[in-house]
Amino acid sequence: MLLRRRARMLRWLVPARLGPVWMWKVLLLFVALAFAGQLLGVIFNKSVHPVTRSIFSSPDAQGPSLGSCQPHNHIMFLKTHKTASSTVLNMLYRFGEEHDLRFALPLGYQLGYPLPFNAHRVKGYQGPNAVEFHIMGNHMRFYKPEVEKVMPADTFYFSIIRDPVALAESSFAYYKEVAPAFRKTKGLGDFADDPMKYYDPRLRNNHYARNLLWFDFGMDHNINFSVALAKHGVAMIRQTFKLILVSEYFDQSMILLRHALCWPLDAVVSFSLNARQQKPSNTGRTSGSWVGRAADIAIVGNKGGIPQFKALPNMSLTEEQREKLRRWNALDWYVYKAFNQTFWEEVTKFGHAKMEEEVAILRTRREELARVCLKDGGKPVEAHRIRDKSIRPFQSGLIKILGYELQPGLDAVTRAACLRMIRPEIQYKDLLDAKQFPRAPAAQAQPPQGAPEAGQERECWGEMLLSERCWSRREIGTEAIY
Ligand SMILES: Nc1ncnc2c1ncn2[C@@H]1O[C@H](COP(=O)(O)OS(=O)(=O)O)[C@@H](OP(=O)(O)O)[C@H]1O
Repeated sequence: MLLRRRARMLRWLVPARLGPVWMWKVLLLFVALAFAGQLLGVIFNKSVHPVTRSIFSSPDAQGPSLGSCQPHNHIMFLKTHKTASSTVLNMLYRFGEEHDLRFALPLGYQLGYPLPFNAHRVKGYQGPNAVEFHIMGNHMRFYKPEVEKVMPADTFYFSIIRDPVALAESSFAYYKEVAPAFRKTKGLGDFADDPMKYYDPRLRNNHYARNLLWFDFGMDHNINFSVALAKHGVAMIRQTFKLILVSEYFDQSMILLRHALCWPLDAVVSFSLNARQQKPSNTGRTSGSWVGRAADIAIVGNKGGIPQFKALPNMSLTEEQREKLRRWNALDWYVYKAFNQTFWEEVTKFGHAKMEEEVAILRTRREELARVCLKDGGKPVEAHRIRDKSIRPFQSGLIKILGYELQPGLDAVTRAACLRMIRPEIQYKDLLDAKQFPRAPAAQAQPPQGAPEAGQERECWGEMLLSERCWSRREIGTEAIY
């Protein structure tokens, strides 16, 4: 009786206070539709969302005005070894990919290195001027007459150098097992004390141990030093290369490069690639490394479930040993000093105040992109910690080469742009190769066939002595012995 009276009261109340029933039905229908929309959004991920504005399309991506210049798109970058050149190449890859430019890619992974460059090492090369190539930037030993067969006459040539002591440290860590002169030593200090004890100029891969810059620029790195000779080498480089960047001043280098190429700011914003995990040296310096400390030993294998250890090479150097390394690499040291001076003359021409301002903008932008793109604020991580195997960097020797992890949950446009910035060189080359030569399928964005995964690479060293990359054994047979 009481219930019936309450129900009657409710029937009277609802239409009067909360509106007619049809209105409730319409409202319910809307709620159901909205819910279904959300559900579909989750199922199909971002595809049903309207495309969100990516950070890469914000006005900050352009950077300070460049005036009325036209972007360069015929570019040759001499990728010198252990100078931050992979970070630079990544920018070229990104710019070329975004603008549909054609790369002069190697048949394998390097343009015939360490042999002097030959045009036939370029995939798709069909004779002088037969194909328009826009960008060339993989490792090569420079040889101008052959490069000119591939690249158009209005090509902008540039390269990058690094302090020979820092370069020697990086080269020693990376090529310890590859260069016979390094292999025999206990540590870099030991090598610096008496290089001639270990160095035989006739042995393959020993160029990594002496005047590596001079060698990459195509000159004889074993020739006795004289000022006249060094001056001549510098003049030769100047004749061709319109800009020589300096690794120690990477950000200032990027500003000069951006203005020389007339590129937007984002094109020269990068995350450092190919960094090595290392211990600070006993001078208290860390060779320009910002990464964490490595253990003194590395796990090199596993026998019957027992991990096998090997001591990491001793990298510490006294000031005296640093000086000895400068003398040992006297040609490189001369080149470094000469182009360091030229670099700062260029900065003066550009304007120091303007440079400071633009460097600050570049750094802010890099921090912003790191926050958006990278996990843990952009801290580089060891390869085996990177879940996505396709973006693990190649490992060399006992030291660890670090990479990055992407921030989860990025929208598709942002994710693709972030991924470009951290994709390692080898994988990026494969991707571009597959795009440029669609009928010859290459493993897209994955280590090439036969390439070791991070951690397995040491198995290769025994059999790989023709060139530096383990999987360049693919090239064995086509590449003459150096
Ligand atoms: N942005 C930036 N600024 C300064 N230094 C940088 C930068 N990016 C990479 N690096 C350092 O460059 C070293 C790797 O050089 P490469 O990429 O030329 O090496 S390689 O020849 O392609 O193997 C390697 O040096 P080491 O860590 O001393 O070995 C990198 O840490």
